[in-house]
Amino acid sequence: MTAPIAIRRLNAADPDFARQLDHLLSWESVSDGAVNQRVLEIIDAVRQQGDTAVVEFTRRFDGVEATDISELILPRERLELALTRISSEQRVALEESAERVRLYHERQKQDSWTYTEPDGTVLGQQVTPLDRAGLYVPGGKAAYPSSVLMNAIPAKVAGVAEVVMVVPTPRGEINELVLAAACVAGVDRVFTIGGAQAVAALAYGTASVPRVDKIVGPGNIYVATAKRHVFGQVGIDMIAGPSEILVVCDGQTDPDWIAMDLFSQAEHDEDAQAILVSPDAAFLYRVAESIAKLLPTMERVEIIRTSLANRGVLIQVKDMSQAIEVANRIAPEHLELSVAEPEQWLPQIRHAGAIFMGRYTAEALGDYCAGPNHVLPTSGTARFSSPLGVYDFQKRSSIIHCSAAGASVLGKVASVLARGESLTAHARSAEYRIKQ
Ligand SMILES: NC(=O)c1ccc[n+]([C@@H]2O[C@H](COP(=O)([O-])OP(=O)(O)OC[C@H]3O[C@@H](n4cnc5c(N)ncnc54)[C@H](O)[C@@H]3O)[C@@H](O)[C@H]2O)c1
Ligand SMILES: N[C@H](CO)Cc1c[nH]c[nH+]1
Ligand SMILES: [Zn+2]
Repeated sequence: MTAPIAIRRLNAADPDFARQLDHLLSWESVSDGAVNQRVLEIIDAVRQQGDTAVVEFTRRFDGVEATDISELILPRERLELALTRISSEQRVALEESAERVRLYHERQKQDSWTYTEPDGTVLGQQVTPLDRAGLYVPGGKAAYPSSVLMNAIPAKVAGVAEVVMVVPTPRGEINELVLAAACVAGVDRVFTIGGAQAVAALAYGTASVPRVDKIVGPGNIYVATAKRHVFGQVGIDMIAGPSEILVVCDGQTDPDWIAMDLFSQAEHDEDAQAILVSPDAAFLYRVAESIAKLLPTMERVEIIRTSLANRGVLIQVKDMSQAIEVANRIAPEHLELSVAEPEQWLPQIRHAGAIFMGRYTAEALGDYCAGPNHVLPTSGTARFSSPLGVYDFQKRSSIIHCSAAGASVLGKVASVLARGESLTAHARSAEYRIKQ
C-alpha cells in the first residue's frame, strides 16, 4: 500500500498568491556552501594532480574499481561495439531520433556574411565552429542516451572538429544505449568520469583528458557548481537546474494524460517541478484524482511523490489570459498548451524554453525525438536564455577590410574621437591613412 499523495493547490485570486508562488519556485541551485567548498577542492585537486585525482574521485564518488585513467577511456571502436549490442528496435529509434534532431538543427546554422560599401570597404562577420567541445552526459541516477544526441548533434552540425564526452558509470556499469547514441551522434572520444572532477578535467585538461573550449550539458548540483566555477577558463552553455513542466489546460484534455505529463518531468528528480494551471476548478480535481490513481503504477513512484509533494502545484486561474500571465511569470523550461487552439495564445507567450502546442504534443516527444533540443533553460532563466543549439558551438569574428578611400574617411572620424580620449597613438595611426 503506497501513501496518498498531497499536492498543493493555489488560486490566482488569493491576495497572497504571488508570494506563495515565488516561494514554490525558488530553488537554490548552487548556493549550498558545503557543495561549493567540496567542488572547489575537487577542481583544485584535478588542477594539481591531473589524472591521479580524476581516478581517485571516480573511485570515491562512482564506486568504480579503476586504478589508472586508461581504464576510464573508451575509444571510438568501443562505441561501435555498443551499436551492435543494442536491440534493432533501439537502434532504429536512436537513428530516427538522431536524423530528426539533425534536420532541425541544420536550420540553425549561421553563415558568414559581408557587405561592401560604395567606396569599396568590406564589412562582415566570419562564423567559425569551436575546435573542441566537451559534452557532459549525466549518469548518476539515470542514463540519458537522448541527452547524448541532443548535445552532440548540434556540435557536429556546427562543424566542431572534436567532440569529447564524459559520462559517469556508477559502480562501473556501462550503459550500452548511451555509448550507441554517442556512436550514432559522431562523438570522437568518451571518458567514463562524471561530477565536478569531469568538468575540471575538461576545463583544465590532464595528461589524458584534452582541454576543451566549451562544456555543455546538464548535470546535478556538483556538475552545475563546477561549471559555474570553470566559466571563463572555458565557455559553458548554461547552468541547468532540475527539470520542470508547466501545463496550461482548458479543462478539455483527458485528466490521465495531464497527470502523466506532470509525472514525466517529476520522475527525473525529487527537485523537479510539475505545475498545472487551469481556469476549470472541477478539472483540477479530476487531475488530482488521476494523479492519486496513477501514481502507484509508476516505477519511480517515490521520486514522483517527493517532487509533487515538495514542488508541485495545481493552480486555478480566472481565465486563459490569466493562465498565460502565470506562465510568463514562471518562464518554465517546458510549457504545454493543452488547449483547443494553441496558436491563439502563442503570440502572448514571452518566456518558455520550449512550447508544446495542443493536446497531442506530449512534452516527452520533445525529450526524445521531435527534433528541437531538450537541453533548455530552467529556473526562470528562459527570460534571458535559449535552448542549446548550433549557435552555442559557433563563434563570430568581425571582418573589416578598408579600401584606401574608406580608410581616409574613417581616419578623420577616428582621429577626432581618439584625440577626445587623449589616445594619441590611436589618432596618429588613423591619420596616417588620411589622403592629403
Ligand atoms: N536539462 C536537461 O536537459 C536534463 C537532461 C537529463 C538530466 N537532467 C538533470 O540532470 C541531473 C542528473 O543528475 P545525476 O545525479 O543523475 O547525474 P550526474 O551525472 O549529474 O551526477 C553524478 C555525479 O555527481 C557526483 N557526485 C554525486 N554525489 C557526490 C558527492 N557527495 N560529492 C561529490 N560528487 C558527487 C559524482 O561524481 C557522480 O559522478 C538531474 O537533475 C536531471 O534532472 C537534465
Ligand atoms: N526532460 C529532460 C530535460 O529537462 C530531458 C530528458 C532526457 N530524457 C528524458 N528527458
Ligand atoms: Zn524528460
